[in-house]
Amino acid sequence: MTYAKEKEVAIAAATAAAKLCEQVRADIPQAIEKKDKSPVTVADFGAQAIICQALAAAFPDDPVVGEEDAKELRKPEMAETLTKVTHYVQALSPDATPEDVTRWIDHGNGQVSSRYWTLDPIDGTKGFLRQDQYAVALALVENGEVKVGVLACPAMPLDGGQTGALYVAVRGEGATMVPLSGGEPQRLQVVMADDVANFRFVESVEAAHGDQSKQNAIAQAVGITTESFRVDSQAKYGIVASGKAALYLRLPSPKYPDYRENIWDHAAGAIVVEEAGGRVSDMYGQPLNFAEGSKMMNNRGIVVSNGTIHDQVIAALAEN
Ligand SMILES: Nc1ncnc2c1ncn2[C@@H]1O[C@H](COP(=O)(O)O)[C@@H](OP(=O)(O)O)[C@H]1O
Ligand SMILES: [Mg+2]
Ligand SMILES: [Mg+2]
Ligand SMILES: [Mg+2]
Repeated sequence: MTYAKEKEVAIAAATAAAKLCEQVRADIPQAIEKKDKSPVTVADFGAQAIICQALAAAFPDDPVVGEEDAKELRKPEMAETLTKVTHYVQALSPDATPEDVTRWIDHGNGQVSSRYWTLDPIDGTKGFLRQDQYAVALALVENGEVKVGVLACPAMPLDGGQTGALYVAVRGEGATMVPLSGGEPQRLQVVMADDVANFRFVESVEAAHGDQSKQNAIAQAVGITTESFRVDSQAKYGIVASGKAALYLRLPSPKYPDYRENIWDHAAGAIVVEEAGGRVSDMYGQPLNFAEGSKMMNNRGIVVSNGTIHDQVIAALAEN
């Protein structure tokens, strides 16, 4: 098996980070506003610290391109917040000091290179704050191709009543889902065209993260007549990979026409769907570019599908 160590380390780190997030969530998290006005919580910082610590120990030469950094957290007025983050990190890593925590977080300030990890410690922070879906997303990229992806979705309801899913994919080896609480990995397969009940589409809960009216029009144009299923975070990729939806559309919001997608918002999810038999591209059918930088400057919009309807979706987008 290729990437066996990468897979093992990524699973252990994402699972530990998911535990930290669930601990914070149980304590009613508060949002801190970032410079771009988006929210961040002690769980985003704590999860990035835990995962970067694990990656730095196992793969010291690999850069990590993570969403968060510790610049604000190091400011004296943030001391109380840093103490809280350290407290949650210590539940998993008892000897951690505040200095360790900020250093581990800043290990995630790496650059895209020929081999790097990309990390979203909490994708869907707004969902996390609403007690809805969120994901811990970690991926290994080599020469612009995602090779390993791990998505922990602690709030995902599973068939059988449990909660919490871990989606794992290695390039060429398929995708699996294992309950976060443990169990047998189940192989993932995207939905077939005759599975009418699951032939739905997913989109963001946050209207500002897409173009819901156009997303609905395109879904209708390819024959999806049921209402959209709104879910936060890369949990949407897990849902498509599990065959519980045929399509995930994320079209540029008319409010933010210059927005470019971040690599950490898509890398882990994309390999999970592709290895489950699906397809991922931008709205023009172009592959997502994970080789240039943290923002995908040459891609616009995201189309994720079960594969069979992909060309039809791209054609509908070209016409609308
Ligand atoms: N105008 C915009 N268009 C698309 N995505 C946006 C956006 N503004 C923020 N985002 C991204 O949307 C992600 C959440 O996705 P979703 O809407 O699918 O839950 C955020 O990740 P974080 O929550 O990690 O910050 C953020 O990176
Ligand atoms: Mg964010
Ligand atoms: Mg994100
Ligand atoms: Mg995030």
